[in-house]
Amino acid sequence: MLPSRSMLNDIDTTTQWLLDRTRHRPKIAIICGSGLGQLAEMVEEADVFNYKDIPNFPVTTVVGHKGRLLIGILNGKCCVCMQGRFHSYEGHHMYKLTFPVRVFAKMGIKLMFATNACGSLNPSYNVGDLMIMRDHINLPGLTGLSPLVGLNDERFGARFVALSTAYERKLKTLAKEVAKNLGYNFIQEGVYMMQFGPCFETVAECKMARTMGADVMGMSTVPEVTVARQCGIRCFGLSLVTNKCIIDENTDVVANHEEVLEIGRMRSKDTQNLVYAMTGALDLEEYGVTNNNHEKV
Ligand SMILES: O=P(O)(O)O[C@@H]1C[C@H](O)[C@@H](CO)O1
Ligand SMILES: Nc1nc2[nH]cnc2c(=O)[nH]1
Repeated sequence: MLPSRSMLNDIDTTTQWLLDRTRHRPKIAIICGSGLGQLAEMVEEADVFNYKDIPNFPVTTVVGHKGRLLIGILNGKCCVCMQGRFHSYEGHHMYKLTFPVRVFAKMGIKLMFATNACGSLNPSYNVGDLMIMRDHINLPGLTGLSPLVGLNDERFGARFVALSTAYERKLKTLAKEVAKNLGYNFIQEGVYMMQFGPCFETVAECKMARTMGADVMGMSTVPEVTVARQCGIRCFGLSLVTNKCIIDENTDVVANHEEVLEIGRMRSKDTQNLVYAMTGALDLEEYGVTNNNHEKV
């Protein structure tokens, strides 16, 4: 289903519904990937909304994605945090699964941190590594599945969106500095390839992805970043390597979601600490936030 004019109007309805129910005025959005939802528990003074209660919001169906929106304070900065995201393989149209990002844009969000779980293709990566997303390859997008297909509402941005600057350079640098200060020796920087899912890759697909320049494979983040960039939101992507993609036809080892969640739990604290420290270190004025009030005036 392509977006209609009335679906675009839903964005205004949902934004107003949320703003009427929270005193906070967030400038940063955080999206928690599979097994990484604990990050949301760090948000203080939070107003909490179940997705099922928010008008026009989709609902999550994947284990490890709680389905709550929290609006509050993270290390001194006002944030909105999605404790659980939507995936195209759940049956959501790309437009619908990125609906929250457009709502965030209307709320005044300037920065978005998207986290995800992924499988690694790069042989030098280890399970438990955190990869700063240098860039992405949008496999569904290259084959015609983009959240920007259909009616374009110029209120959100241009018809043709440049993605060569999808991931903000300053945020990648900040992440590396913060990780160094935290003493992390499990940081990588690389390219994330999104495939539609829900199947994990075949051996041949992994080999193709590696040849194409991907370091890791995942099933999310790219649609959200695409929409965020159209709306002028600066993006940071963080991938947790939860498993190695299988590049050997002669092994019986297979990828599975339980392992993804388990590694997510294992690296939960480290991921939280990185995002928490980055948020605290951000100078929001650099991102066009002149009024850093947390609350509505
Ligand atoms: O929401 P993310 O991208 O973290 O979820 C990954 C991709 C699949 O949804 C799931 C596979 O285990 O984890
Ligand atoms: N596509 C994909 N997504 C993942 N999410 C967590 N692990 C994987 C994986 O191996 N492949």
